[in-house]
Amino acid sequence: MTSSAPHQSVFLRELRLATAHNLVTRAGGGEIRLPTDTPTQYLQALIDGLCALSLRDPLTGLANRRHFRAVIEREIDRVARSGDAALLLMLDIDHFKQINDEHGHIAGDMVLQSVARTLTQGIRPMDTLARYGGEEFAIVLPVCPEHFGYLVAERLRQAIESTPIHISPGQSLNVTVSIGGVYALQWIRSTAQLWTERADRQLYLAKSAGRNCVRLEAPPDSTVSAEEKSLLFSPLQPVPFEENGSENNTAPDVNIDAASQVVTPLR
Ligand SMILES: Nc1nc2c(ncn2[C@@H]2O[C@H](COP(=O)(O)OP(=O)(O)OP(=O)(O)O)[C@@H](O)[C@H]2O)c(=O)[nH]1
Repeated sequence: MTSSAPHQSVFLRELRLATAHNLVTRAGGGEIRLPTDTPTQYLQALIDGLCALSLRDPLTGLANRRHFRAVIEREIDRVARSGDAALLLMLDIDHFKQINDEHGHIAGDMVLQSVARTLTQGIRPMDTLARYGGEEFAIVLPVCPEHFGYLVAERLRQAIESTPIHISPGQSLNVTVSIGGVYALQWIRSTAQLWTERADRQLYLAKSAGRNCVRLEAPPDSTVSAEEKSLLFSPLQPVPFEENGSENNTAPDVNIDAASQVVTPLR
């Protein structure tokens, strides 16, 4: 979202510890108490609170984009080592601009909060849900067997579609989402950018197909034999040179289906 808020300067000399204290203690809507037994204990709790806040989207309380990025980078690393199936879903509320235009920005914010709640209820504690952009959400689902991917995405789509959102006394709305998803490439160390770009492509296809639907890329064919896996995980050996100077390259051929993926042997 492009913000139209006027530029505000921060006057460092006017910032007080009380500003940080109020931010942390009122973050969840209620009042959180910080320990005041010793100054060190108080400051540590305050810093912990600020760190936690820096990872969250203030409107929905979900992980923010920066935190999500770190989560998927860790997940890519894990998948490259374990070969587990991990799914990335990108979800976008359909015709959200129309909701803002017809019912106002505050109602739009209530829709975002309600969608966040519904999605939170539909995933496992081990999954990470983030507000990825204005009206876009993202979920990473570690250890999600391939036959579950579509079921999970479809269940989330239906949950959103069937949950009425109360925006004022006596007035509620129903919204829909389009969902795109892709599995991480197993045994291959890819990048967060490539993974999200592939998911975004599927989301675009879901929007183009008429919205309120799920598009999942077929799981990538990154079959690696047992022998190749052992080579991927063994320490790198120096490549011997033959008498005639040519390299005796014994590296395995790894079958990679997706374009422009980089295969790096894992130490
Ligand atoms: N209320 C509210 N609106 C937001 C926020 N962030 C982004 N938006 C609005 O989200 C809308 C996104 O509109 P578009 O990108 O045109 O998408 P859309 O109308 O959902 O259309 P499709 O995605 O094609 O179905 C814009 O009107 C933004 O102003 C927010 O935090 N609160």
